[in-house]
Order: sequence, then C-alpha cells, then structure tokens
Amino acid sequence: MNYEVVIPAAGRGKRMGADRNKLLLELNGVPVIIHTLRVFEDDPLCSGIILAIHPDDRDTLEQLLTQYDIKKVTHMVQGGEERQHSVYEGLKAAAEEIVMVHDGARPFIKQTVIHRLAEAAETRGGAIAAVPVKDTIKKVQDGFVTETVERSSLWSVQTPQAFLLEVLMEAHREAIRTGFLGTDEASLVEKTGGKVTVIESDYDNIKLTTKEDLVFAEAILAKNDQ
Ligand SMILES: Nc1ccn([C@@H]2O[C@H](COP(=O)(O)OP(=O)(O)OP(=O)(O)O)[C@@H](O)[C@H]2O)c(=O)n1
Ligand SMILES: C[C@](O)(CO)[C@H](O)COP(=O)(O)O
Repeated sequence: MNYEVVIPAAGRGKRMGADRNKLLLELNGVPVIIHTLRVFEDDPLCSGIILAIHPDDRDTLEQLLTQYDIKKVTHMVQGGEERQHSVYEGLKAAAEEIVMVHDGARPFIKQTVIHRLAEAAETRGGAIAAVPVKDTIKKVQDGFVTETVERSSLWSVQTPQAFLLEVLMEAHREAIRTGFLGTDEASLVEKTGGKVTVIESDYDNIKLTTKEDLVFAEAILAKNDQ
C-alpha cells in the first residue's frame, strides 16, 4: 500500500535555542531534515513527500534537496502558526488514499514501523507510532502533585501518524469548525469518534526538541553505524 507523507518542518525551534531552524542543524555533518527525508526517499512504498516549510527556509531547503539528491519532494507548502496548521496546508496537496504525517524533527524513524503503520491505516483507518511510558507520570498544580496517573495504560506518542486521507482531512476541517488545537493528528481524529490503532515503535524515534536531544541523536547515529 503506497502512501504520501506530509512532513511539518516550518517550526522555529524555540526550545532548541539555536540560531536557525533546528532541522537545519547538522548531525554527523548532515542536516537533521535530510536524515528524516532520506528514510522516505529510500522507501519504495512512499510515492511522494510534501514539506510544510517556513518561507525563510525555502532557498536553503531547495539547495539541500539538490545537494543530497532528494527527488520525492512533490510540494513545498508554506506552514502556519501552529504545527496543526502546517500539517493542514500539507494535507491540501495530498492525493494518495493513505497519508502519513511525520515530524521533520524525528530523523530516526525505521521503515519497518512505517510499513506497519501504512498497513494499519489501510485496514483500520488510522494508526500512530508510540512506545510504553518508562517514567511515573503525575499531574501537578501550583508545584504540588494532584494525581499519579496509572502507568500501565500510558504510551508516549510519536510520529508517523497514518490515516486514510479522507479521515484526516475531515478531522482537520472539524477542528477548524470547533477551534480545536491538538498536539498531534490522532487527537483530531479521536474528537470525531475515530478509532486509532497504536503501533509499537522504538525509543530511538526521538523528537529533537531541546539541545540535550542533539547529544542523544549523535549517540543513536553512532549506535546505528556500528
Ligand atoms: N508552526 C509549526 C510548528 C512546528 N512545525 C514542525 O512540527 C514538528 C514538531 O514540532 P516541534 O518539535 O515543536 O518544533 P518547533 O515548533 O520548531 O519547536 P518549538 O516548539 O521549540 O519552537 C517539527 O518538525 C516542526 O518543524 C511546523 O511545521 N509548523
Ligand atoms: C506530534 C508529536 O510529535 C507527538 O508526540 C508531538 O505532539 C509534537 O509536539 P510539538 O510540541 O509540536 O513538537
């Protein structure tokens, strides 16, 4: 089952505190976004990549796509104020029955996980990558614990998140109608009553968010190169 992938890459990386979009920072001399794009470029099931970008990054990204011979990018659309808006702009350019959304900031996604997500989206409508939570999670108010959440049912959700395009587009349209702003695609589908399958991913599929994650990323790269 072929799929298209929308890659939101239009963020400003405020928590990273870098002098540029964190996706342009380099890991082993290669920009983060190229590490991410290569996974989909090399996947025979990926029929196209739709990048949602910040206008300030367009020239640099076009140069990088040429430099690293990334040919599957079919659209570079302008992202929005929030990640959800960037994803929606990307979805407007999608046409395949199955669409995936994958953070540009997650360069270590594995094709085996992607393929399990695509299969689940095709047969069950929607699926997300996630891993079981390892820490104890508590709710906190004014610096005090208000609740310890039962850990056995908690999962740390990642991307890709894969859906039938029509399902995800309708969920986004409903979110616009209601003014709902979610932190992932699945939360929009859940709001419409859609069922979302969880596909177990791995702990390497980190999102590069703060500078400590760059250290973890170099270690993951070194492990993968062994
Ligand atoms: N308006 C936005 C915000 C985020 N993203 C993308 O969504 C992914 C996950 O977002 P996050 O890790 O939060 O990135 P930033 O928004 O750049 O980080 P910060 O919140 O620290 O500014 C990233 O690939 C980011 O580029 C996007 O396309 N459009
Ligand atoms: C979509 C996501 O990666 C799932 O964990 C996460 O919600 C993105 O959050 P961000 O603050 O936009 O990076």
